[in-house]
Amino acid sequence: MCELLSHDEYNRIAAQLAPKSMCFIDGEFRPSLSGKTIPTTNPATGQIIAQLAAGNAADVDLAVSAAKIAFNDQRWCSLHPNERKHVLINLCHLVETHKHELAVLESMDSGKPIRDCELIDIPEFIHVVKWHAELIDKIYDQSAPVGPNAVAMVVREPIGVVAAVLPWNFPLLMLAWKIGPALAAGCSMVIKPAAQTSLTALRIAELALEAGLPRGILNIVTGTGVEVGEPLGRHKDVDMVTFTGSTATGKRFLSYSAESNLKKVVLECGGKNPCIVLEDAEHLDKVAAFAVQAAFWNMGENCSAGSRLIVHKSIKSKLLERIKAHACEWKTGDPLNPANHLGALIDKCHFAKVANYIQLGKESNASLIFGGECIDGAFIHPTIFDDVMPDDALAQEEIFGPVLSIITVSSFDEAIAVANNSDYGLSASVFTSHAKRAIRAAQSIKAGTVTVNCFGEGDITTPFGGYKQSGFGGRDNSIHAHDQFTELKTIWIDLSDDSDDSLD
Ligand SMILES: NC(=O)C1=CN([C@@H]2O[C@H](COP(=O)(O)OP(=O)(O)OC[C@H]3O[C@@H](n4cnc5c(N)ncnc54)[C@H](O)[C@@H]3O)[C@@H](O)[C@H]2O)C=CC1
Ligand code: BAL
Repeated sequence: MCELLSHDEYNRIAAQLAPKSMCFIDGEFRPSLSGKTIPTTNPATGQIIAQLAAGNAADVDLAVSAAKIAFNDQRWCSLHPNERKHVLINLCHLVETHKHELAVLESMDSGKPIRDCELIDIPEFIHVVKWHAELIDKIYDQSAPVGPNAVAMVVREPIGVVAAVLPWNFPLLMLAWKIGPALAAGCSMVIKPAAQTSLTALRIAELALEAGLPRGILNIVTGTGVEVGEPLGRHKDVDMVTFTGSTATGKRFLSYSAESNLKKVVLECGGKNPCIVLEDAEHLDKVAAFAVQAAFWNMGENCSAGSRLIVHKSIKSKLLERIKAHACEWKTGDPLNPANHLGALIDKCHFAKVANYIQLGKESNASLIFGGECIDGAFIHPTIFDDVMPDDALAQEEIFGPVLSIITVSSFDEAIAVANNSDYGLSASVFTSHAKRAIRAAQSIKAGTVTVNCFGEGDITTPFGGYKQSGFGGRDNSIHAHDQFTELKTIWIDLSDDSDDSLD
């Protein structure tokens, strides 16, 4: 378990950072071909941290070409599985060695609280990449039951050049969710980090080269969605896109694919996730702690945030008192202060979006019962609205901020109906002391993950992804993630007596 340093020590590390900010292509940092840059700022202070290379279609061409050459000459996928495993494990050791530097960089670039970067994002990055690395020499292919006159092998082959288009809310962790299984499968990659949060991905690419990853296997093109994301989505030499971000942008990748080379597209998109508390829920204080974590962790900038609390009327007031007590403990402020649980929202534009929802709630029939303060264009305190109606914007739209909407229900069936009244279906939680109701609820809720008497996303062993408009085409995490990045091939060998005996 990582120990937190002091606020002063984090400030000292921050002052010494000199982040790399150019594209990383074919093992080298390079300015964008146009020479243009875009600033990346610290959302907590507004200060510019670095000038990022503003990549465009020409840089994408260069990176995809490097990735394609590296894939075709098999410099990575043909290495012995044990060797590939060791390279990825070396990377994990290097991340461990540089964990404080990476945590500070992540916090400054994204506004995330340093305590989460140190205690969650970095250890999880290591855990995820290590898990997939360990899989490399433990996964077997299959043979089909085709009888004595043939052998039919069903083998996985790496899909080829993978473009990973990443969000800004978990820059390191989403990078791990994509590079862990894709590199384990033997693919080469072009990563497009979110323009707001590219710095840790660039540092990881540098560390990966040091760890022994051959050049050209992991390339990074920085820049905007339109200038870099779209050319990647439309590129004829990209075999697959794996995307995490908004549903609206996810849909664009389906069009890009249809209009180019029918590349495989896997989307992990938005959510408006219900947290149901039935009247028989026990240990309400624990339930409240989970509800607060679900709604406010990572400033609510989380696709699986439990942003709709659907609570039975008979226990609502008791539960809300406890929720408010827990929410008081979630301090908001300087992300580099390890005492704070909420840092800054990602940027001024997103801050304005969340602040608008809070204003909308204040002007609606809902009741603001906690928080509501929006400070300095950066910080928003945990905010709770009671008396929200299931069809209100607060209950339907992904706010992606620390805003919890309470919806009151009178029965189990009503709770399930409200939970399913959404275009999204990423995750859900149910709190009840009855096993039968827990299972019925888990079966009835249309979501990729349902947790019972807790909040979470499962772990690396369980698939993560959404139903409805929360996802498409595959799952992150678990062995299913590995499958995303492979093609299945059938190799059929005739063994019948009258067959050509050239195999003898
Ligand atoms: N599911 C999730 O984890 C996330 C959901 N969101 C949601 O999306 C909302 C908007 O945030 P954005 O940063 O605008 O998300 P976004 O979905 O637009 O951005 C995600 C990635 O897609 C890229 N991108 C953007 N436009 C593109 C385009 N036209 N073609 C190709 N690539 C493109 C971005 O540069 C970024 O790397 C948030 O308020 C939140 O509701 C945002 C980030 C993560
Ligand atoms: N919570 C992991 C996925 C995401 O929020 O983007």
